[in-house]
Formats: sequence, structure tokens, C-alpha cells
Amino acid sequence: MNILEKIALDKRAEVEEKKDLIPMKSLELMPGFSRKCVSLSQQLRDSNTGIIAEFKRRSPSVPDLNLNADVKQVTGGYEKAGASGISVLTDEIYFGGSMDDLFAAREEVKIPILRKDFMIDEYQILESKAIGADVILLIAALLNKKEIKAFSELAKSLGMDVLLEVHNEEELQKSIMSSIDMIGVNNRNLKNFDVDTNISKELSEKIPSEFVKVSESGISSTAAIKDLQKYNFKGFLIGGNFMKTEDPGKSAEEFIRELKSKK
Ligand SMILES: O=C(O)c1ccccc1NCC(=O)[C@H](O)[C@H](O)COP(=O)(O)O
Repeated sequence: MNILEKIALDKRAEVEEKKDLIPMKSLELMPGFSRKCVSLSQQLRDSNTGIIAEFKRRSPSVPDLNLNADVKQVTGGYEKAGASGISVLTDEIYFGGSMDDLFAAREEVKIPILRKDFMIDEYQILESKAIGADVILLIAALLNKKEIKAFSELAKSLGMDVLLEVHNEEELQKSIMSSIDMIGVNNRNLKNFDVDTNISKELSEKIPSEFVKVSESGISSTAAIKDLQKYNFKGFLIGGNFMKTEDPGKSAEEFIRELKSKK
């Protein structure tokens, strides 16, 4: 069983438990439901930098990234740095995140927040809206075409944007549909954790132009972004490169300043 299959298995058990604790109907009474979402895809279209800065304490590939990081301090720093959006890991078992982290980030920032988790049930889409997310992530490797359609249409009906993540052409082909806003290419091979931004470049021309293209994982230099921009990528999801430092907000600020200064 690969790591993604393992995560999905645990996630199913977690979601079933949650459904008993907070029924779907109760989610609709939570504050996020009355909040109007801010569109990440629009922010990326309008930006010359397009950084989606991620808050994560640890991950399967880096188990001790920044275990004691303060979510408000980091996400506030990312917003001040000029990030177009923020990604918050809410998975607890593998990433040390929580719904409280996203809730706290929502209190701190105005820019769009992507809920980074492993969506396998409609319950999680409603939950994302309830806690104040603007965007959900759907991972094509975890879902069939029918699920991608149902989950993305539900998210759109709640006013959220949808970022659909692929790692190969087969996943891309099954995911092309009008309820998707952004297509993210994950440069990380989740079987062995190798990262290679050439995956983004190779898939770029196969992504129809109506979708905002996002390159995810393993980005650690402004030169890599300048290169990916030549392939029409507008969004760049960066986690470890910022979170491994003592002050991720400052690290993002220096990175974005350097990116802006490059022709
Ligand atoms: O990061 C991992 O080890 C990982 C393992 C299994 C599933 C997902 C994983 N990462 C989630 C992400 O998508 C990344 O956190 C995100 O793209 C940022 O990547 P990076 O800039 O390389 O930290």
C-alpha cells in the first residue's frame, strides 16, 4: 500500500467518526457558511508572482519540519509578504495539522485559504466551508471521475474554488470538467517522495487554457518559478522551503521580493 492509499484509509475512518460527532446539518450553522469566499483562481490570474504559501508542521517526507510553528504568526507573515493565497494542512495524523489551524488562519488573514487535506467524502466539503476555507483540494489519484464531478460541483455551489491535483496524464484526462478552476501538477512522486519540476513542464501543454495552472511541491528557488512561468503556470504552491526556516513569513517575504526583482 502506498502512502496515499494509507492516508485515504485512515481518512475514511476519521470522517465516519466526525459524522457522528457533528452531523452535516450542524455544519451549515457554523460561521463560515455565511462568509463570502475570495477566489484564489482570480487572485492568481491577477498576480505576477502567484505564491500560495503553505503552513505545515510536518509531512510524511519531512517528519520534523517545524513542529512548534504558530499558525497565526506564520500565516499573518505570509499575507504581509504578498502571498496570493495560503494553504493550510488540516490532516492531523500525517501532517500535524487541524481544523483549528485553519480556523485560526481565517481569523488572521483576508487572502484566500486553501484547505489542504485528503477529500474522500462530501462531508469534508461542507466542513471546509464551515471552517472558512475559500478553496478545496481534490486529488485525482484518490477519486474517480464521478466523485470529482460531485465534489467539485458541491464546492462550487457553496462558492468555493476547486484546485484539482494531478501527477500524470491519465489523472489529468479524467479530471477535465467545468466545475474545476485550477489544475495543480504535483511535482512530488508520492510513491518515493522524489520531486521534479519537469513533471509540471511535461504536463503543462496538455492542460486546457481555461484552467489556471498551478505547480506544486519541491519549489525552492525563484529561478524555478521563472522557468515554470514560461510554461504558463500562474500559481506556485510552496511549503517546505518556507516552513523549514525559523521565520517562514520573513522567508516568504524575501522570496517574493527576489521574484519581483527578476525580469
Ligand atoms: O509532502 C509530503 O510528504 C506529502 C506526502 C504525501 C501526500 C502529500 C504530501 N504533501 C502535500 C503537499 O501537497 C505539499 O505539502 C505541497 O505541495 C507543498 O510541497 P513542498 O513545497 O515540497 O513542501
